[in-house]
Amino acid sequence: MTSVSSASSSGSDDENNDKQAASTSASSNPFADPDFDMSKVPETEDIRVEQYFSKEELAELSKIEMTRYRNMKRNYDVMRMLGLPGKKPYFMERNRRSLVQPKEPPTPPLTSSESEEDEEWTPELERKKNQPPKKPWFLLPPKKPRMSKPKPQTTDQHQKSKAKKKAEATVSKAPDTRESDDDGAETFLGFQAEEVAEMQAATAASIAELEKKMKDLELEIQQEEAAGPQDGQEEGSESDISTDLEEELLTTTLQPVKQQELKKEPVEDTGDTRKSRYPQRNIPRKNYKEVELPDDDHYLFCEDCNELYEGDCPVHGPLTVVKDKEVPKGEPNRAVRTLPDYLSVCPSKIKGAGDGVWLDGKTMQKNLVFGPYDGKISGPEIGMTSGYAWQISKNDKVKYYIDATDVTKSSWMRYVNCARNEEEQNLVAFQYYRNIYYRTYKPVPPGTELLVWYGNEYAKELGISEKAQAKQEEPNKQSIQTDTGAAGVET
Ligand SMILES: C[S@@+](CC[C@H](N)C(=O)[O-])C[C@H]1O[C@@H](n2cnc3c(N)ncnc32)[C@H](O)[C@@H]1O
Repeated sequence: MTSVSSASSSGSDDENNDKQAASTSASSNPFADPDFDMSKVPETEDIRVEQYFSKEELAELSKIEMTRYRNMKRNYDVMRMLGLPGKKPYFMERNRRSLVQPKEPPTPPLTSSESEEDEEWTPELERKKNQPPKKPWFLLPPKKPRMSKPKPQTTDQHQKSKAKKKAEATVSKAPDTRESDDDGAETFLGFQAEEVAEMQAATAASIAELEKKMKDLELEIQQEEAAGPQDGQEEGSESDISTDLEEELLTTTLQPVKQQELKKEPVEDTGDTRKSRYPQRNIPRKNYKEVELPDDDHYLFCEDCNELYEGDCPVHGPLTVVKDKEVPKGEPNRAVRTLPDYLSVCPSKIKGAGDGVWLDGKTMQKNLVFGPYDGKISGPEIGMTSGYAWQISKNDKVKYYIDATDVTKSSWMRYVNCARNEEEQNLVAFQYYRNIYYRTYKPVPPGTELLVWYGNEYAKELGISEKAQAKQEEPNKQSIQTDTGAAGVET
């Protein structure tokens, strides 16, 4: 404001020109009026602001704050007198919020991740959900992990197993550790963006660590294989793999992080995706040392790119891993107690299938990863007959099985049943660094049973129709054409 007065009192040629120009436009711009009378503006201490505050607010205001508010009002009044647009100070707004903190803390605002989660419910998404899938069954892998089919049971065994499952199912409903909002609405997992970023970094770090560990373990397995079966050991039997190694394999996993509804910001595409994109076999090379082919199961499928990548997708970033509840091995009913939030074990919707895993709470987004499938490393005798074992393969050969028969040593994933058709399947299984993971490949609404594809052989065993199987196989063929030679990644 002082600049207005000083401009009016100056006498240089330039200033006089300015003054003239200001005079001609004074009607449209009073700020340029050199005759504006500052004496009309009251001094700060004469400005009244009390009327804008409640009694409670006035009681809390310090002298300095009052002066600040007076100054703000004074500046605003002057701007108005000059006919200039000025933003009304917030405290002068009629329907503003109280500046005094209420005694009861207000309901915390939704975190960004929860807001994103709410997106699941928009009509737009609902509409999208009801549209036929754009890429039906592309999820099936070129080579896929297989759940080993169960051996036929005697009536006695069947009854025993039924009773056992019933007992386990009862326990599953016991502890409920879910989070709940103040208003009673359940949140899936409310993480802030920074936390999510941290968790992603942790996942990336553990993948690197995992890669290294798996290389060592591979070497060890190769050495064992080269040495042949030891005294008293049958090739392919459970004792085939040393206890130490077994322990290590079971603990060598992606370090899962508990997170959800991660909005993946696309990173800048440097056009360098071929570095990690499959298959690298197409890259011309002069000799075999130039390109070292990584292991079969070091690839992850990115649904958004519809591509396999060695490790994380360079465009869409790491997959989101949902952590199991931590329960020590050997604890009774460990399997059901490892259920992550919002999942429970209840009778399956599939007649005669026993129990299954259900989602309650809120919609789960696609691309959430569960696992690894926990269990005992077994040879074919157990692996091929238990009904709870996934095959772990390398270069097309079954190396061993992860058997989840024992509920004290396995995780909740043992309860996931086999889908009977495309519509009801919501998980795909994939092998990654000798472990089996399940991934949601479409949003899963609450009140849905989680269902995965076990593989054709097992499905046949379960009486799943040829037609459903054929449907499942179609994209597999496509995959084979596009990803020649890829192995063991998605199912
Ligand atoms: C890995 S277990 C799944 C959990 C099992 N439902 C339970 O209660 O323990 C595999 C077994 O579940 C049953 N099952 C899974 N999917 C099925 C399906 N689509 N139809 C019939 N039975 C199924 C079969 O008995 C199969 O051997």
